[in-house]
Amino acid sequence: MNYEDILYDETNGVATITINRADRYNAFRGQTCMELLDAFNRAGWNKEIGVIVLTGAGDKAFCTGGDQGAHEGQYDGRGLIGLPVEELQRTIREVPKPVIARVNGFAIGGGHVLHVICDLSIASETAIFGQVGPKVGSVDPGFGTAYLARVVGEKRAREIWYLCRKYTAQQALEWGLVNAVVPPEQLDEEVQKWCEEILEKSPTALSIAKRSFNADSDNIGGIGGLGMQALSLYYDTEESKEGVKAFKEKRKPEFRKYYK
Ligand SMILES: CC(C)(COP(=O)(O)OP(=O)(O)OC[C@H]1O[C@@H](n2cnc3c(N)ncnc32)[C@H](O)[C@@H]1OP(=O)(O)O)[C@@H](O)C(=O)NCCC(=O)NCCSC(=O)c1cc(O)c2ccccc2c1O
Repeated sequence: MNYEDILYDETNGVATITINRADRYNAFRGQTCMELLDAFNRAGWNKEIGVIVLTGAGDKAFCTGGDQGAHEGQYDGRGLIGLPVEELQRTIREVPKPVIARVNGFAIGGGHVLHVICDLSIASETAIFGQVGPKVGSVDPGFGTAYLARVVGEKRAREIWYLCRKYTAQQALEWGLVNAVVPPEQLDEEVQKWCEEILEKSPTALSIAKRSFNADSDNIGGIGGLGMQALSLYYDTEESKEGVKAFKEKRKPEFRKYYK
């Protein structure tokens, strides 16, 4: 597959997948998700690769979720909601090797979910974290909500989703949402260090450990699939479309007008 929206690199056992849409704050459209799926499968099942790094191009954003310019209601690609996000999240969990999120800027919305489901997250001091779904007429009905609660606890996960605030890298570290925070100029060195430590370990033991961690939360995937059906119906409502419209028009949404 030729990549248009991502970059793919393999160096010394490390596969680096970069969302290359810096002008869109590395937001994903259908095409981006398809390419990410291809890249994760390519790296995930290649025995020469011991660890996968997911990141975003530039220094502004890791990923800001669904591209709000690519939809009004449903998105433009494959899958229930026009984005194979569900499949992508499942694939990141299923590839039998550690995936590290190199969080170099905003990790927002579906982009925040991506870092949450990665095995490890290493962030720049300048990174900003948060969910925006209820502010823009969306929600992640699977791993983005239920699994987040496993990571930071129910109260904090509910705060993150209900209030849609932004959190600093330091706050994320205190909440156990990331593994390490370093100055931006040390981010690559730190990620490399973690990769090298992982590469020294038994790949089979790591793969069993990953599957074993996953086993405890895999049921969330099933619930998420069900929720995705509801999300698909929600995207067709005026209430949801108001969120996208308001974001594009840079104004506050008026959701309650449509909640009858
Ligand atoms: C990321 C921000 C917090 C940055 O705010 P700031 O004030 O610094 O900058 P701007 O808001 O002016 O943004 C700069 C520039 O980037 C464009 N941009 C940013 N994000 C996106 C985006 N996601 N899509 C398209 N474009 C984006 C913005 O328009 C500006 O461009 P200009 O040309 O005007 O300069 C802030 O931008 C922000 O909060 N962004 C919102 C992000 C957002 O709405 N994300 C989508 C959430 S929904 C989602 O991700 C999602 C969708 C699904 O369908 C799912 C389905 C199933 C599971 C999960 C799903 C999911 O999570």
